[in-house]
Amino acid sequence: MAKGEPVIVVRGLANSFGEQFVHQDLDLEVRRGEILGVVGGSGTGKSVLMRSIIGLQQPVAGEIEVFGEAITSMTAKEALNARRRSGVLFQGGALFSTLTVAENVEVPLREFYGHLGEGLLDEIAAYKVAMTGLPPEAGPKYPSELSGGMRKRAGLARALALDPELLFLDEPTAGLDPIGAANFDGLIKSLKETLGLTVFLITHDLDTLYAICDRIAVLADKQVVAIGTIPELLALDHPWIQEYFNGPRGRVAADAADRNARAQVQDKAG
Ligand SMILES: Nc1ncnc2c1ncn2[C@@H]1O[C@H](COP(=O)(O)OP(=O)(O)OP(=O)(O)O)[C@@H](O)[C@H]1O
Repeated sequence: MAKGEPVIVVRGLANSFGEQFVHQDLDLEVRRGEILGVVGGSGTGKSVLMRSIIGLQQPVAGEIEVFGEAITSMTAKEALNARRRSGVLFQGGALFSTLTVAENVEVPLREFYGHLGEGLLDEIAAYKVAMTGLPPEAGPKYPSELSGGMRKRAGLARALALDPELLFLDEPTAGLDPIGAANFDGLIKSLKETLGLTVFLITHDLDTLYAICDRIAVLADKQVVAIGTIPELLALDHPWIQEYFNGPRGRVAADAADRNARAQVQDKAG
């Protein structure tokens, strides 16, 4: 698959819980090699959308293709293969509290590559831990012994365990201080570039959108009401989009992004 081709295609998706429809006739395409930011007010169905795409939520209507295969009609073998090609960082990290960081990273490794033997599994886990910027001492620690930012990195190490092509992140910077959040953004961007990842990133963090997202999908009224770059979204007169990007926080984030871009140009020139 070439860069820019769709890796995820969602058509006519509907999800409901009893009488309550969260999505209706929702369409979305995620292109290979992009970081797609997914935004929307609380309860607009961002996490449910992610869960549908990774096969944890059974839609009531619509089609979802991942890597060109319809997920609803996949054989068990195809579903396993698709799962191997995707990594997920759930809100809060969702680490197993009774396992160390290294053991958490080894959970998916054991499932798919259990035959590799203890020594090699430990080495791969240590490599994944290092990849996310954690010190080696973090490997034998339990999640409760880590800071919130370190737990996110540990969750990311587990999401990267199987060398995925597609990474799902649900509010990765929530609860981090601004410096920790900016560092995490930088980590995601550099991993995306080094590993050639496609990233589906749910966030409320405007700084993240400006700093690392190639395009942004906006969820409202049970659908993706707009998708595009920030300038493309700003040109639309959708009230939520205008309020979100042009409200006080949106403006602060835009100014900060502007200052960063100017500083980078000066750094390069100097
Ligand atoms: N398992 C479930 N059972 C019943 N309702 C659910 C379930 N999961 C989600 N919902 C409902 O679906 C809607 C969308 O939830 P979702 O978690 O996807 O929102 P979100 O956009 O990710 O919100 P937030 O930004 O607050 O995390 C909400 O009204 C929620 O209550």
